[in-house]
Amino acid sequence: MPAPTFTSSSASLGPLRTLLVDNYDSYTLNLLQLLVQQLPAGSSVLDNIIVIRNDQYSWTTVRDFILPHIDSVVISPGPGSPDRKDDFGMCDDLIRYAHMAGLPALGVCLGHQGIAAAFGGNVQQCAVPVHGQTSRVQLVATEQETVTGEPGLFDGVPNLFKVVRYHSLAVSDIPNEQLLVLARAAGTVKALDPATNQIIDVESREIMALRHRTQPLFGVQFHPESICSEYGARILQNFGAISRHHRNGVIRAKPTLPADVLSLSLLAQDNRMWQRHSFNGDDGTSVYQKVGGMMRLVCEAVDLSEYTGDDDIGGDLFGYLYGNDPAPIWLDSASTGGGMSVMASAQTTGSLTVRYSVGERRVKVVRLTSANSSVLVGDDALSGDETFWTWMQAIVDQTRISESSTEPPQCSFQCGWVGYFGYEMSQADNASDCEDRLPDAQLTFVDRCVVVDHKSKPPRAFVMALVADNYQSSQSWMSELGFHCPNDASAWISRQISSIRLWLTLPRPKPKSVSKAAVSSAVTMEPDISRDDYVAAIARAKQWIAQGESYEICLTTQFRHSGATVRSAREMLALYKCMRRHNPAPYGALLWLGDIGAGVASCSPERFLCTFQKDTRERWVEMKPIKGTCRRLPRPDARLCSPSDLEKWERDDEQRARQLQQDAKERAENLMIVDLIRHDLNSIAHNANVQVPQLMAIESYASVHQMVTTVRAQLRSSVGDVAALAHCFPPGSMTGAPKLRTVRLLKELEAANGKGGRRGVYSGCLGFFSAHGQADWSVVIRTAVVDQGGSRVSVGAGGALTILSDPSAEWAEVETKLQSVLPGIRQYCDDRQKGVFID
Ligand SMILES: C=C(O[C@@H]1C=C(C(=O)O)C=C[C@H]1O)C(=O)O
Ligand SMILES: NC(=O)CC[C@H](N)C(=O)O
Repeated sequence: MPAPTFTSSSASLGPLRTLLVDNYDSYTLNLLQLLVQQLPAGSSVLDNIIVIRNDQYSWTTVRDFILPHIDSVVISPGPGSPDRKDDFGMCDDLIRYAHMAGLPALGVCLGHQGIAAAFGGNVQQCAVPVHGQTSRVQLVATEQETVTGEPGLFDGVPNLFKVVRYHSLAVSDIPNEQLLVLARAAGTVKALDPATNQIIDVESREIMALRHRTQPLFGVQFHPESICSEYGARILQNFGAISRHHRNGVIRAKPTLPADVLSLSLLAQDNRMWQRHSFNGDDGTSVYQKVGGMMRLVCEAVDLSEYTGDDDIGGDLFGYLYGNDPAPIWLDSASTGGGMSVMASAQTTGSLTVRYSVGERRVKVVRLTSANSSVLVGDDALSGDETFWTWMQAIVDQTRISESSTEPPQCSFQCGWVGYFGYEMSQADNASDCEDRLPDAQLTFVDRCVVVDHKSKPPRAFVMALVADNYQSSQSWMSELGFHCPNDASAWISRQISSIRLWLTLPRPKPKSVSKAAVSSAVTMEPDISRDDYVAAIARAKQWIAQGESYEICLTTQFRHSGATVRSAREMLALYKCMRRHNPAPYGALLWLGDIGAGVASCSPERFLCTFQKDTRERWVEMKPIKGTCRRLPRPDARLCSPSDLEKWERDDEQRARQLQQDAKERAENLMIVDLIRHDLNSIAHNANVQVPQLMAIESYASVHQMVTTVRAQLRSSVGDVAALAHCFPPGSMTGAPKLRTVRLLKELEAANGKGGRRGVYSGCLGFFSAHGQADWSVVIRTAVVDQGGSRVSVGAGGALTILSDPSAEWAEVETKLQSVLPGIRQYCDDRQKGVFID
């Protein structure tokens, strides 16, 4: 085995060249973020750090082609066990090589366990698996005692510092002649007492860090890269100092990583793949010129201050303008969320809808022609490594606004693509039998719309349209998009403004108060996975967690009702109106596509991802994962109860919210997803600039309190809106962590009942790519999906499982989530039976 020669050299060797090995998706890029923080100012990630998967290249390629250029190795956490090649890939060879060559290596969690195993240490299931909990670390030896002159891994780190742990396995004993324990856990962690189903505190003394006695090989069982670990950056910095200390004696061919080695990095490969299919230049600048003219936005604002109705200005205006539209689109974020309502139709002359089903590798483009028919205008085959995501990015890039004829409106939607990506879009094939008729992804080009800006005072509406004069595109069907004559666009805007002005003057009847108790329908929804089977699946999931296969698993099922027929856009709107009345939510949405008799009515509280321009140069992305749910007590009717009853309700309700925020299990669930999302965002972040401005805040909705974290990142200039979404898809809050392994396990768990286990639109995302280059997408939860030609309504619900989960409490949580939409569906069924829809 070739090993580098050791001689002394005082030459300046430049920044450390680091190899980061990814054991599949387990927070790896958060380690990258810590490594990047140590690079000298001005040096780029892509030039100094290479990230490869543990099985991406053969061991001989890694050894002979990559390692001769590397100063320092970091081996990531991961699912599974270090003694299985499927889990650890070439990492065992790598550790042995590092030992022989004196190459500094740091193993984190699975990597740490692998170092112990390589020297004959014992790795086994620990008594108490710990996931997403903080624990104290006691430093038990100083490295200086063993290797003179070498900086210490814990230099500057105080004893009993706090770290986050995600593990079920632990190093139980080590060969003392080779390895040395540096740290152990101290204090207690939470565990579920199986006898009582109560969460109890138990002592934890597992080995938390070790090193090789003579070579610079280190392992940490905890996760220095977690957002809630203390001194993570310091530990990585110390490891950097150790690596530099050892590098001083080694002569390398060149101080920088050669281009052909850098090109092997996962990040470089991903960049190239997107660039190959994009319409952007290598430096991220637009090269739209090559396809001719772009879209031009025409927009006019209408003052709505004269509105005299109740405070549902969005609902009122939508009903008036689009209540009879055959293909309505309504993004209803009036309350919170984006603070705007987008109102449009999928059936205009400049609108087309693209549809994609996984496995087909063809994109169908249709024009809706009547209330229940459409014609195919494009059928595009994906080629090579092209995916629907890269295809869509290229289309979005070609339908951008290049100029506005008028002052651009202050709102995040300015026409563009609206639709959803279903959960199965993350999978290469979709083997499960597709019994619904909904495509896996569907996006409609909105060429004209009305946007109500609820945040402005007084409220305003923007009426806008896209003009595509002098427009050339790569696909013939694209020439149908938008208005082709500016006068037609202006005429449409004028007509729409006249309608709105007329609507403002209409006499408004007093809003009918609809008591929630009025719902009498006995509509029940049957779950695909019964309560008993769900509880059995939880037991199976917990076994996997105990074996180290996953840290958190978001198990879900679908509830179905086949009587709630929805046959038209009008009925779909009625269903959505019932749902929003009972459960108004920040990301309300309505889509109806009559040609396939399918629609989506969403009351989602969760933002998946939005992008925005911070200033002229910086684009940012924000995600707001929800983890942690508790039912609210029903609010007493103020007219029927005493003020003291109301005060008591307020106190109790607040108390529940506080309990949620302090609950160790819920916090752990939230933290695991936050760390996962930071990892996702690190794949698209500019210089690993990922931030968590708000951790575990409580947001309260009609029926539930939720715990929400905000994660933001500055986007690399070459990353488009579709690419950003694709890199973070499916939403981590709907999978659990680590994402890839857990998605695989979920497929097995959710398909176990023979019903295919397809999640469909549920668990995916719904939102828009605006033509001016912003995006906003919600997670599809608390949503009714109408399929099978309008004859079935499905609602998915689920929740995150951890080792601390109590099965009956988990099922209760599923029912709580279902309850946020069921009353609305019942109301709809009632109303439909009576033949009256209340507006
Ligand atoms: C799975 C659902 O919700 C997800 C799971 C949550 C949780 O485990 O607390 C909260 C919000 C969602 O991310 C659902 O609503 O069906
Ligand atoms: N986070 C990790 O790397 C986990 C390692 C191993 N799968 C365990 O559960 O112990």
